[in-house]
Amino acid sequence: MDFGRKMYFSTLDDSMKEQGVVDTGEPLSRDLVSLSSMGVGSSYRARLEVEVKAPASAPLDSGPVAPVAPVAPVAPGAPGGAAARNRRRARRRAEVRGDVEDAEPGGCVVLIREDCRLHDNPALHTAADMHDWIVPLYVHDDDDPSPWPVRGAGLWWRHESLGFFDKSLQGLGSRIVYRKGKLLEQVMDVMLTTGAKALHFNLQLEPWHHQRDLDLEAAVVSLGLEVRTFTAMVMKFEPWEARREGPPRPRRAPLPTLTGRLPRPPEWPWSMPLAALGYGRTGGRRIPPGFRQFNEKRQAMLDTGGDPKEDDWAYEMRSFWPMGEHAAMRRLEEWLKDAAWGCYFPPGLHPRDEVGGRFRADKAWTAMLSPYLRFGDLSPRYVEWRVCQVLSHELRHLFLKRVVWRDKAYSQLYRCPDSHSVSIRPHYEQETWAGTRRQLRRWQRGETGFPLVDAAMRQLWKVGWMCNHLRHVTAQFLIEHLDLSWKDGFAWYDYTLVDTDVAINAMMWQMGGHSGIGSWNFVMHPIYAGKKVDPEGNFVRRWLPELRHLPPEYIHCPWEAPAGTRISAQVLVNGKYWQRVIEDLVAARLAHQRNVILVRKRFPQYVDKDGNEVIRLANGQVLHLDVRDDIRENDEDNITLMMTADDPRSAIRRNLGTTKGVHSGLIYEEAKKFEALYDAFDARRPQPSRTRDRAKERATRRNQFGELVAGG
Ligand SMILES: Cc1cc2nc3c(=O)[nH]c(=O)nc-3n(C[C@H](O)[C@H](O)[C@H](O)COP(=O)(O)OP(=O)(O)OC[C@H]3O[C@@H](n4cnc5c(N)ncnc54)[C@H](O)[C@@H]3O)c2cc1C
Repeated sequence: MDFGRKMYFSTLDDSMKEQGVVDTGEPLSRDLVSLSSMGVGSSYRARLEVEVKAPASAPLDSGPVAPVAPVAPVAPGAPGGAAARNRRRARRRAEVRGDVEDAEPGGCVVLIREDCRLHDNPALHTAADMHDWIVPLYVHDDDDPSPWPVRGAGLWWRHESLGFFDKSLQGLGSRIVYRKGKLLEQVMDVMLTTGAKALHFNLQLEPWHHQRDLDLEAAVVSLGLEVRTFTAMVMKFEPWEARREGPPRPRRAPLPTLTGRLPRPPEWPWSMPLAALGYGRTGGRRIPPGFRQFNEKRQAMLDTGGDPKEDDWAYEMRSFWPMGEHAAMRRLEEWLKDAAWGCYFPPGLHPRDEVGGRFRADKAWTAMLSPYLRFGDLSPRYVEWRVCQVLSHELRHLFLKRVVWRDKAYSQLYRCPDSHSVSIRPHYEQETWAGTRRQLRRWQRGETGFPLVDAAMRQLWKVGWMCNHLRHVTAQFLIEHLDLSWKDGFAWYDYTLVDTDVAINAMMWQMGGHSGIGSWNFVMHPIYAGKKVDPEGNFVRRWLPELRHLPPEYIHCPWEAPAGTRISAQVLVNGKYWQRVIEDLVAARLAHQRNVILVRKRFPQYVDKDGNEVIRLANGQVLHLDVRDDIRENDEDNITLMMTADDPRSAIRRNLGTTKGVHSGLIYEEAKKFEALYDAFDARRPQPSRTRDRAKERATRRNQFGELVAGG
């Protein structure tokens, strides 16, 4: 497939304008002003220092920049093509003439991080266009400042990603140089040994990595070398650019796939082999012994230099995921076809109608692009571009709204850098959790006795991924039913997801744990959700083969099956399949909710008059945050269980009654229980919250200090 020819009509020039590589004429302190107004200025002061120190020829991407010589437009599909070649030749001639000014560009080191791709890679494109030769460099940073450095499944993905990208570069006559050590030292070493004059990289978005980038820039610039940084990881905005108001962001054209030959350095610097980084080993390195996948035998075998293939944790991941940039683009094209047919969002359905499309667990109807986006095999801007070319307005809006959540997650982490380990609503740090370690282990291993939860958790373990809906189901099962902290879930996901991303993971788990900027206004029920997203039980059969002979009406509640059915299906609950970790779901939820309400009562300063919550950020900004409908009342004796996404009164829920057998009885009975609770709840409320005019409410809200506050 020729993506370059068909899909692009941007020039490198356009893109560079958007990247801020040409002079925008804006004042130097823009970045700093906006950061300090967000209360994070002090730790990022390095940005201004770098800008002040930088010579006029060293513009930086996210800050305003000094003018550089205009870059000639490059024909689509041929970046670094004829124009760049001519310019390089001209420079070489200038060098021979001794005209040093013209010969300035020299060689360039391009840092490879989460951008393992030839398409839409501004750091690499610009280097190919501007410099005589390029050294792509990957450094494993021994001093990685991240509190959650990539490990487990994510590390395996990174290994594969790098390997595939290396092969693509070799196809263009280049390669990756691998190093291990302190980032700054290794970059300096490569720059000085090769004599490179410039360093290019695409910016990372986590606050700690951003700070490391600023330090690196400062150090390189202080040696009189040039640094250029670029925006490549986000679809719309980088964390430091995020604003609540302002004109809508224009769509930015992705850069075309690099073709032709990439100029090689006169001599390649020393490189270790990729395998020596150890990312590809899947024997459980660095896994706490309490974790399920810690396998002493496997670890011992690896420690003694054994062959990891012998007992390969990533075996199923390897066969499940096609890897690399081309595979990512193919997956995007496949999904676009499905989505255009209506698989993602079936025609005639309301976007919130959770009966089909992207909510189905037994179909591959979501994009399944998250790990490719996470490790940069695929550019979010490229995804946006293709989606806008192919899908109708309604479909594209629905999908891109999801992709832009990535950008939002990074900007949330930027503003709340502790949110991976500390509740954003501070009082929830004092919540007591009744769940046990044993229950946690059963959840991690997919042994809760609730087939949908177990199948999802085993899918996660085996292939490192599950769809968004099931992430909600399993997360809420942990928090709402097992009464275990969101932090336990976060840690497990962080290790086992191939798309592991501190920013998104923290944002989502905090939402589930009631303590985030946002909060989920629904509770998933492990059996109802199963009937809805896996009506025939195919998903459960795929990942829980011990239940494969059960008929569909019992597949989501095997304990209800008559003894004869269980014997013929070879399912022995509490023998071959697990007995439920808890039996009374309603009681479990009540217990959890009491703990939540207890915290709210202990810390009334965070609870507003209307039952929502209000927090003050370090910069003095007051945030008024929504609380889930059923908790807002703060009434311990009359807790109601609002299950908005699994509302027993919904038409979908009613349709479950068409299922034959004892199962339908169970569903019906349970639905009735919730309905009675609902009715009691509604009777006490003047107005159902879901029909309230939230915009109007927000406009007149006051916090506990009596101040008028804006929405959260
Ligand atoms: C508890 C929990 C933890 C999660 N942890 C992660 C994580 O570590 N890494 C991760 O990439 N996603 C995470 N997600 C978000 C989401 O579940 C995945 O991005 C999604 O399932 C990926 O599948 P897809 O590509 O088929 O998504 P689609 O639904 O097809 O969406 C397309 C793309 O949009 C982005 N996206 C979708 N939903 C979200 C979201 N809620 N937040 C941010 N971006 C989103 C992803 O990049 C995704 O690839 C988490 C969700 C929950 C509920």
